[in-house]
Amino acid sequence: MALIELEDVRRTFTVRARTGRFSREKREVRAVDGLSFTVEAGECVGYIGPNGAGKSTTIKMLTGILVPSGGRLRVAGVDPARERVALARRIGVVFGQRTTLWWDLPLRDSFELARRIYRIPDRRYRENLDRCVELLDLDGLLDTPVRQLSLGQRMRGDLAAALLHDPQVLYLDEPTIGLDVVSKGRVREFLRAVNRERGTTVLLTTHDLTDIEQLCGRVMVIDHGRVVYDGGLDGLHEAGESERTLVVDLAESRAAIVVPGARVVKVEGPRQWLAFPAQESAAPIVAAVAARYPLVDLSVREPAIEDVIARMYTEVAIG
Ligand SMILES: Nc1ncnc2c1ncn2[C@@H]1O[C@H](COP(=O)(O)OP(=O)(O)OP(=O)(O)O)[C@@H](O)[C@H]1O
Repeated sequence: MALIELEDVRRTFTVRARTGRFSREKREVRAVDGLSFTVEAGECVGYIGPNGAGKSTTIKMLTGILVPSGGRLRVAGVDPARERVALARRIGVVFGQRTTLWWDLPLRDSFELARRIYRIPDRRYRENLDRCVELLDLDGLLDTPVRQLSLGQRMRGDLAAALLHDPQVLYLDEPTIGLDVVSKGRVREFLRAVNRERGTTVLLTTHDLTDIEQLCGRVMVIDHGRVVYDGGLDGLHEAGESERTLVVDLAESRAAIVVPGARVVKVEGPRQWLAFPAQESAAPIVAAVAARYPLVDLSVREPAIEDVIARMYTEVAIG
């Protein structure tokens, strides 16, 4: 069953741009430019793209904060902009850069407020709170005012608050931003458990690709308000025409060497870096280097997912 459905969704903004000292001109920005995709119940989908790609605008439309300029949009069976109250019961939202918790009150009070707003039945509330407290290690923090919590503790509190009413869909916007490695790991582990145990559908926006690698079976890359890639992480390498790197240590320093099937991308003393298509075998390139130049050592490096995506953005920008 599709829980999120977008069909040719558009959102434009009219901005007034300065064209001279006293003149301004109206300009139309297409923040989201014909998005169509569906997310099935239980999926955990990474929603990534460069700054200004249209990610926040999409999330705002999915939460009913912004009305689309065109197209059709459904979340958990409702039209977000028209049925915001019904939608609120079915979704949870966490913004890494903002908190929904009450700053001066103990963490427990924010949870209590969620219980009342969403009219969560007592038993369900207690079960959900207990599970969140256990998984997120919040036990000693419930009576601490939110302003005294560290960023990582606050984020864990925000995650619990977003899930107490059993939402079908969870939107996460940069949930690990600013966290240390241990806190990031804990947040990811929790999200994995929520997705697995409750079947909560997750849409995750992040600039930290480790979040995606560790959590998402599917990733959507958007740029200029359109989907430029939708599929598994493995497929990204092909789509991004990713390259592996052969690092060779020659017996002596020399200018960039010439080897068929590879190109030198960096030279540092006797060490040279040769890039070649990721799907090709390294063997003929190694053989060619060894036949032509005195070789001391070599290693092959796999492409980093960051590089693959960066390349994808650049190609879209140029194309
Ligand atoms: N309220 C607004 N008024 C005018 N233009 C806007 C408004 N909101 C967004 N935009 C423009 O729409 C485009 C998409 O912005 P959006 O915030 O959705 O990008 P994003 O992918 O979330 O970026 P980031 O990673 O920086 O958060 C940008 O060009 C942005 O300047």
